[in-house]
This record gives sequence, C-alpha cells and structure tokens, in this order.
Amino acid sequence: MNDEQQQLEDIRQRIDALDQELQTLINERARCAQAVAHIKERSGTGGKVFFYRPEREAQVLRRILDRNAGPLSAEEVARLFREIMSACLALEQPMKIAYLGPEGTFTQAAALKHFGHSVISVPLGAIDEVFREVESGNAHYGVVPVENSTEGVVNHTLDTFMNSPLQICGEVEQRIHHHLLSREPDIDRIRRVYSHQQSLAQCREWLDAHLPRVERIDVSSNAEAARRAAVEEGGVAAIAGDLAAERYELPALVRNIEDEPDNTTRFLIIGKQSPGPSGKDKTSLLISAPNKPGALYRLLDPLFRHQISMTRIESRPSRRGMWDYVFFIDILGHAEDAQVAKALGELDEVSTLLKVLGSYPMAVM
Ligand SMILES: C=C(O[C@@H]1C=C(C(=O)O)C=C[C@H]1O)C(=O)O
Repeated sequence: MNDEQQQLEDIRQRIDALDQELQTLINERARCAQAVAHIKERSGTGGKVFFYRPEREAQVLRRILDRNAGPLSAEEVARLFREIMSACLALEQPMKIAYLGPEGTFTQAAALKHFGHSVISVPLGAIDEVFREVESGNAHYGVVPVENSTEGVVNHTLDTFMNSPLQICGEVEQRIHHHLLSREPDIDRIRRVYSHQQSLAQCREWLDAHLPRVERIDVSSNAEAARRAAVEEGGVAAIAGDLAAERYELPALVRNIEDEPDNTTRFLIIGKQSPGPSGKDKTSLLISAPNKPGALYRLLDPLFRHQISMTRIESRPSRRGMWDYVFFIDILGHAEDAQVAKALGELDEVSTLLKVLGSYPMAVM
C-alpha cells in the first residue's frame, strides 16, 4: 500500500467510526422523542394530544442554522436535521398530511420540505378537499398554497378560510423553479405546452420570447401537465418542477424558465392546533369592517399604535352582499405577545368580525 492509499484507508476508517457514533446518537435522540411522546400521552388526559409541535421544531431548526460552522451549508444541515426530526416524530405518531395534488405538485414539495419524508402524504384534487380532509380528522394537517411572489394571492385558499374552523399552524416558503419538460429533444418541434395557469403566467415572458407561436393549454396542475406531456405524442411539452419531472420521468429541455429569479410560493399548514409562541411568529387575521368612510383606517390604527408590522393585506368579497369586503391581514408576532394581544383587543372593538386564523412560527428554511 502506498502513502496515498494508506491515507485514504485511514480517513475511511475515521468516517466509519463517525457513522457509528452518529447512528448511536440519532437513535438516542429518537429514544428521547419517544419519552416526550409518553409524557404528552400521560398529560393529554381526555383532550386531544398534539405530538407535532411546530413552535418547538422551528426553534430547533433556527438554532441549527445559527450555530452551523460548515463546511456544509446551514440550509443543507438544517435539511438533514429536518429529516431526523421527521423520523423521530414518526416514532411518536405516524402523521398523515393532505396536500393539493396530484403527486408531483409544488404543494407536495412544500409538504415534504416542512414535514420531512417520514409522513404519509395524501394528494387531493382541490383546496377545499384538503380543508375537509383535515376537518374530518382523516388527515392530521393539510398543506395549501396561499400566495406567489410573481402572480399574487391564491383566492380559493383565502375564501375557504371564511367558512372553516381550521387554524393556520405553520407556513412554508418554497422557491419555484419551472422547467420546460418534454420527451421531444428539439425545442423547434414543440407544438403545445401544458401547465397550470399560475405557472404559465410565471413564465409568460420566457414563452413569448422562446415559444411565441406554441399553443399554451392550462390544466388543473403542473403535475397533470407533466403526465400529459409524458403520454401524448408529437411535440408536447409541460412546464413543471423537479418533483413532477421525476414522477413522470420527463427530461428538462430548458431549466429555470420562470421570469422572476426569486419566484417563491408561500404555503400554509392547516390543522386543529394553535401553536404557542416560538419567538419569531406571524398571526393571520380575517377582519371585516362596517361599510362606511374611514373603516379601513380604523382597522389599521390599533396596529400602528402598538407598533405591529403588517406583512400583508388582501381584500376579498365577503359574499354577504354586493361591495362588502373582508380583509386578510398578516402581522408579525404571536396572539399571546402582549403588544399583539392589546392590538387584537382594540381591533375587536372596531371591526364587525375578527377571526384569528392562527399564530404560527415564521417559515425557517
Ligand atoms: C420531541 C418532540 O416531539 C416532536 C419531535 C421533535 C423533535 O424531533 O425534535 C420536536 C417537536 C415535536 O414535533 C417534542 O415535542 O419535543
């Protein structure tokens, strides 16, 4: 054995020893999670036991990101720990997560990013079906899209909250990279492009520049677009992401064709749980005001006076009469934080309806 071979041999022995140590430590961690589960079971007398604790998981991940010294990137290390936590939680309770399907959608990617891979993920055909599946208790949590940085709000998700008892217990931000997927290797022979209308909109400029005369057909999801591009004959392409490309074994002709390089979609985790404060939280509100001058001003005033930052405001028709609106407002902070609690108390007085849709940890990764 020469010097180099000897060195290689030594390093590999070191790696083997470290792997053994890691394995022991990970199992020790899993035993701790099991012990936590037993305590949760014992203390959850009669009421519902929540094994999944979003605020605790967010704190664990934030600490990992903060203390990471490399050479692995903080995101990469957090992703690995995400999976370790997912496996530990599965020992406590196997979780069923409903998401807006079919398989291969960005919502599925968001669900896996948030909960890790040790969950049973159930694709459903529509946003309100995801809500119903969680309401009925068939799934523990649901994942639905709520807004995209290029194309704006997903109205259907907001509207469904108006009549749902579910709470928002988390958010996930997912960078959305779209690819032109096709079995046809020659881009000049593409005649038809399938995608979801949101994705077609997010790639409009690219399509105008590179495939101006190609028919654009909007379908129910980009996973469905990929499925069609996989089975149909003759110059068919889809715009979809990596998960759909993998699921339907479609090669990417051109990668990352989204017009905005930061194209990001925000998804919500819905459930029956109200997480405690994690230290970095958001609160989502549904508010309506009397239809008279200065109504919106009065709603915003308590936020201003208690120095609460608003990160988003959307208005939607209330469906209770013409030109009657409700507002969806996101603020920074948790409903249990003193300042937020004061502002919410005052908001309650000036609004005709105030529903706290949830306080939850801000997206970590
Ligand atoms: C172990 C716990 O239960 C779950 C598993 C966690 C983990 O693996 O770190 C964290 C929070 C919970 O979702 C806990 O509540 O501390």
